[in-house]
Amino acid sequence: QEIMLQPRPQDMKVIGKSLTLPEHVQLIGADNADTDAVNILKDLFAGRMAKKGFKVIIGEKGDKAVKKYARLVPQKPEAYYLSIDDKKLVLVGSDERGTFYGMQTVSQLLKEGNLPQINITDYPDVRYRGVVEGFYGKPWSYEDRVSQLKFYGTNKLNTYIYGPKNDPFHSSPNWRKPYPQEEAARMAELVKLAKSNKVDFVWAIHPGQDIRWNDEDRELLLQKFGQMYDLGIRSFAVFFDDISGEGTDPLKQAELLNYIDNQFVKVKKDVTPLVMCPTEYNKSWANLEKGYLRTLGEKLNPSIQIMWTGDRVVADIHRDGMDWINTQIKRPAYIWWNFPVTDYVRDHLLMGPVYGNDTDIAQTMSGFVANPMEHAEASKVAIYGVADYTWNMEKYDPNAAWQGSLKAIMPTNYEALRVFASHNSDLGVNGHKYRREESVIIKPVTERFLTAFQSESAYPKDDFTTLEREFKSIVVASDILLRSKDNDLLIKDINPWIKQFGLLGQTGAAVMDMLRDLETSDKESFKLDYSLVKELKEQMFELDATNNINPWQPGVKVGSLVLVPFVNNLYAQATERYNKQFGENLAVVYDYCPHTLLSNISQVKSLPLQLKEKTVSLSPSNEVIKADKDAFITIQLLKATKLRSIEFNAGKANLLQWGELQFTTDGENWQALACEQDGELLKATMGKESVKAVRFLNKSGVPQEFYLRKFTLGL
Ligand SMILES: C=CCNC1=N[C@@H]2[C@@H](O)[C@H](O)[C@@H](CO)O[C@@H]2S1
Repeated sequence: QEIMLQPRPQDMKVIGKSLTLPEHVQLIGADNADTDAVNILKDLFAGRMAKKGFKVIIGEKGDKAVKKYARLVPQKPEAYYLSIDDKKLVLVGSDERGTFYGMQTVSQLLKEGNLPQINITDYPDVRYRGVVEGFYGKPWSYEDRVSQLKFYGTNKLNTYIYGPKNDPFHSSPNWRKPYPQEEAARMAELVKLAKSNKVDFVWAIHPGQDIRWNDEDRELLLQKFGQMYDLGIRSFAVFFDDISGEGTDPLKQAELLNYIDNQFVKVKKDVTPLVMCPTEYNKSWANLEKGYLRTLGEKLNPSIQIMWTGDRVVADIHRDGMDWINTQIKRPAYIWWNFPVTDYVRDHLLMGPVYGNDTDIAQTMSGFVANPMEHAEASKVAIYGVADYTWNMEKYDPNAAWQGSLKAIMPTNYEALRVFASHNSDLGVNGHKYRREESVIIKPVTERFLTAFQSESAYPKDDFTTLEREFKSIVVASDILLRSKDNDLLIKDINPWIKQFGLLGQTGAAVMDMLRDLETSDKESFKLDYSLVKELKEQMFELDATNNINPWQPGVKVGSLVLVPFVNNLYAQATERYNKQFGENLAVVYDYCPHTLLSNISQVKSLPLQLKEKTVSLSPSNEVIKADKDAFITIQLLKATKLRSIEFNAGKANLLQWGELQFTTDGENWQALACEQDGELLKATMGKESVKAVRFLNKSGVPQEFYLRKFTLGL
């Protein structure tokens, strides 16, 4: 059968039938070849080493043992030539990584317990490939990172950038301080593990929010890099993203980076090229008149890599966008792809395929790293896809990679994970307007079924069966996953979502039963099934309200693009049908947020409103909000309501100097709200009027920058 390798090799030819593993293996060249590769080799052929036998010839170009094969290895970094026939296995790397990667391929080939006869010539399309732990929220644990680094070695990813926004020693103000002893020791262990998996551990610093452009801070930064170097770090990055104020000056940034490059990177000699993250890190924020990007492009030493998220903060990467940025910065951009990161949609999991990026742009970028979820194991689905995409871009197949990733992280309960992941891939309404496909197979069935049901025409019987089966398979998948031993870290981490998913399956199945009761005019059963659905929806609401609590997007959402709306609509319409058919009046429940967000700030206008038991909130944002003069953010209620509380937090203590909280009872006339401020939080003192809308207004007459930490109305 066809041999599937991850990532897909550039060129592979089967040259004979598979062989049984040779009894005796004779190693040739092992003492000069890459040590990590030889260690894997010795494990694979443990107990079969002998003076004479099936020859295994291994080495890097230039090693005597592989001299006669050297010309077969591509002249590219990390390339290898692998040939297996009935006499010998030959593995030649263009460098140590190449040999190591070739050995990863051998290890996959041997998984079936026999030895295929093949010729493989292979190399990566993109130079720097991997992950940037660059999200807001709970940083990954030590165990998470150990598992990640091994995963990168297996999947031929060579870069891990350490930059968790909430690590106080990475960002302001403690970027100037050394790590405490214990943390430093753990970091050093991770660096060692990265090295043995051929992964560059890039330590990033995020000084921009409070850096002073003076010698003292410059020396403190170099000192910190020196401390990290002493822990074994040999790759460094400087992030200037999501900051405001003095730190955003491109000339100062370039001077500092060139200084680090000349006084540290070039001096140490064994440090990889410096990476930086600009303040204008996507095209929608580029201010060409100010010339921020042009300044960096002109001033930064050519070897310094500049990161880029694409046309917007969260966006797929396309050829025209790459050509545009590369012209601005006078070098190939280093892509920071904001997927599967969920720090702006924390109630969702993104476990669908990696797709949407052009596949003819490998030569336009120097690197491509994915910014993952705080859920490390669940992020492996996307990371696996990125490994395949960046190694062999032209031949990348999103669905094949997606299925491969699920098998890799849960080999036994693959099918249950596939059901779960297929319905947990979209992120819901969000400020970046970035969406993903979800429930792709069943989506057309739900639409066709709902249309038929609404038009009172008989719905197709096999659609009914398809839907009923889907809901049952969801219940089964959830139960299997909860008990699975395949990947404890994963199941523990996404446990609330798996439980919620099971409830969704039960709810859907019960709604289908309601339809069957209508068909058979079984009033009593209908009322039972109706109550069951009501109860299950309350359980889902409660699980959502009591898990994954956080100040940004609290809760546990599953199947939010297709299945949840379908179940809710069908439930409501079946109840309406029942009431009409039997002259009853069971409550008809539609779930959606009846209130409206209005704003003239592009970064805000698409944010979702969060409706909870007693509050309606605007989903907070991580980045710096740029508000022109007369900018406003309004929460407009369905109908005028007496409010319990009004809270607003813009991350700025001087808020009332330029902004104002106002309310209206009629949607026309606005009046200022009396507020008290403790720290950065504004609290309005409540009057007795019924409020139709509340808005925050920039009335300073000049643009302002702030954070959107909280905007909540107590109902
Ligand atoms: C090229 C630099 C990108 N820097 C970024 N910093 C932020 C990241 O820390 C967030 O995780 C991400 C998603 O919310 O948005 C921007 S992307």
